[in-house]
Formats: sequence, structure tokens, C-alpha cells
Amino acid sequence: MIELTDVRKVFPARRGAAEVVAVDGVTLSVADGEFAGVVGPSGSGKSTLVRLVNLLERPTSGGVVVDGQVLTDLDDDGVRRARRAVGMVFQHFNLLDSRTAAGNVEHPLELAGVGRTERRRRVADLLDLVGLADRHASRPAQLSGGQKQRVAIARALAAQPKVLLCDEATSALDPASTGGVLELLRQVRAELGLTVLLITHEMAVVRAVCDSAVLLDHGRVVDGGPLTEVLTRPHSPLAAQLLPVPAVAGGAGDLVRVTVTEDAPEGRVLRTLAGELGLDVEVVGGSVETVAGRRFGRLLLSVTGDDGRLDVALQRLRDGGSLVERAVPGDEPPPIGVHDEPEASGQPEPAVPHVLDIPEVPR
Ligand SMILES: Nc1ncnc2c1ncn2[C@@H]1O[C@H](COP(=O)(O)OP(=O)(O)OP(=O)(O)O)[C@@H](O)[C@H]1O
Repeated sequence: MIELTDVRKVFPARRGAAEVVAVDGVTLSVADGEFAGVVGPSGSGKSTLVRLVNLLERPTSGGVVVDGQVLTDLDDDGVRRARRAVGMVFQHFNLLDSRTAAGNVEHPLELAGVGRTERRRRVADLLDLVGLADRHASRPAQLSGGQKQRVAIARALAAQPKVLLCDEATSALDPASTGGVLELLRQVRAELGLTVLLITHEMAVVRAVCDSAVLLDHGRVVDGGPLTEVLTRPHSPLAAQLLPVPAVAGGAGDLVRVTVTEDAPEGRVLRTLAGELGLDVEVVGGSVETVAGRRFGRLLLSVTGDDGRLDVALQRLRDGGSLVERAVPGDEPPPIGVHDEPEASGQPEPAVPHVLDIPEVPR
């Protein structure tokens, strides 16, 4: 379990640069076995937040509890010991080039003083778990990006952590490798009972694997919760990022944004508007996706007809359990990841910022 209580991180002013409040009073709880996402635009504090969870950065104030241990009460030696319960996976893998895949996975076990026979046994099991038993003797330069990340995941799991932190773990991968790595993360979460906190600017990643997420902006949590709740919450900025449907100017009728679910599907919505009440309905935008293992959609409809009838229709839909909102152009922010600056990867693999075609991860 991860508990952050009113955590702040202020980087002091340096060499003429003003101080930066990177994380500004974040309270966050991730339950045992939960797969949680942290999303937000570039510079919103995502990486700093994840580094606060294992105290790679000490908070300026606030409390950090991981697996029942109050990390913020520990001295540096205590933090180093406690950090073994927290594995971490990075965007650029951070493997030792001079070591083989097996040597990389073995490294933390050597540092922890695990005996040679036990080390070899654990390394073989871990490489098997991540599907790379046959590449144990390969060096990082001989592996694809996806394979390197699998080695990094095996290494992060070597010390048998309770919590796994993933900082943009798929951002340097192509869509097929991204799908494979996400599937692996879900598998190890299920098999090992891990709690996973994943940072990403790619909403497709959140849709594919997360149970819950928080949206950060300027170091603050502006929205969050279980995805199934978020998507049925009125005016949710996180729902607008998960299933973006920006309202467009110039539609002929009244713009209405409808959230469809398995219980209130689009067929029923359209039947109510067009069939029962005779309104003229045009679908002008929308997306339907599997999120947290369930089917959700957000549709933007242009509805023309008698105003009174429209009000009756909207109320009837609400009574039937649909989330229905009047929309106006510009009422939703642009999707994160579209307006963000692409990051320089510094790696031979091309960075692929758009993963909208990530293969669906079986749950
Ligand atoms: N060591 C540091 N010293 C000073 N400022 C820092 C430091 N690390 C991060 N910052 C600043 O803190 C803010 C949050 O940065 P952070 O890297 O956490 O954001 P992010 O959401 O992860 O961004 P990105 O998606 O671009 O990686 C930014 O303004 C950044 O410049």
C-alpha cells in the first residue's frame, strides 16, 4: 500500500532560477494490489511524485508510507533498506551495458548479499517470468527496446518488492512492444500481488492497464479515482483526458456530450433521442474504448428539434443512468500528449509518442 499525505516538494532557487514547487500538497492512496496511474501534462510533477514514493527525493513536507512503513521518519540508511521493498522501472531502462541480461538481473541481488546459488536460481526464474530465458547471455545492445524493458522489470523484481514504480516505462517503445510490456506488468501484478504506480503521459496506457488514476496539474491532484467512477463523474477533467471528445464549433443543433456504459449503451441513447422523441441526432465526435476492463464511450451529439422535447429527452436519459451534459465549443482542454513537447529519447529506438493503437491487454 502507498499513502502520501499532503506531500510537497520545493526545489530551492539556484543560479538565478526561481524556486520550483514541483509537488504541491498531494494526498494519494494506492491499495494493495492496485494498478494506479499518474497522468498530467509535461512539467506537472509526475516524475518528482514517483521519486518521492521511494524517497529518491525527500519531500519538503508531508508523509510517505509504503507497505506500512513511514519512510519519511527513517534516516538515510533506513530509507536505503526500505527501498528494497520498492522496485523501479525507468523510461530508458538504465541497464548496465557491460553486463548480460542475467548479469543485470543479478546485480541487485549481489548488492543485497544474496549467495551465488540462490542468485543464479532467482535470475533464471525471473528471466523465465519475463519471457527471456533464452536471452540470458545477451548484452543490452543485442536486445530490442521491449526486451531491454523486460530485463529491467526482472531486475526491479529481483529483491521481491511489494511495490513497483514505473516512470514512463513504455514511452520509448513502439506500440507492439508497449502492448507486450503492459501485458507483462499486468501479469506480474496478478502473479506476485504487486501494487503498481505507473506514470505516463499516454492515456492509452492508462486505459489498457490501470484500475485508478490521478490527474496532476502544476503539482496538484486535480482529479482522480477508480476509472469506472471517473468516467461517470460529471465534468471530470480526467474523463475528458481518458476519452477525449472536444466540442467542435458550427454544429447545426444543440451539442450534448453523453457517456455510454455497458448499462447505458449508445443504442439506448440514440433510441431515446431519435426514436422515442423524434429529435434529429447527428454523432459529431466520440470514442468508445475498453477502460479498466469495461466498455465506456463518450459521444458528442448535435441534436436538433423542439427545445422542450430535448429537455425531456435529457432528463429521460439521466433517469436511465446516463451521464448527459450540454457541451459548448472549448469546454474541454486539449488531450495530454497531443500538445506536450515530444521528449528526446537519447536512445537508438525511435520514440513513438502515439500509442492509440496499443493492442488491448487481456485482463
Ligand atoms: N532537480 C530539480 N531541480 C529543480 N527543478 C526541478 C527538478 N526536478 C524537476 N524540477 C521541476 O519540477 C517541475 C516538475 O517536474 P517533473 O519532471 O516532476 O514533471 P513531469 O510531469 O514528470 O514532466 P515530464 O512529463 O516532462 O517528464 C518542473 O517544473 C521541473 O522543471
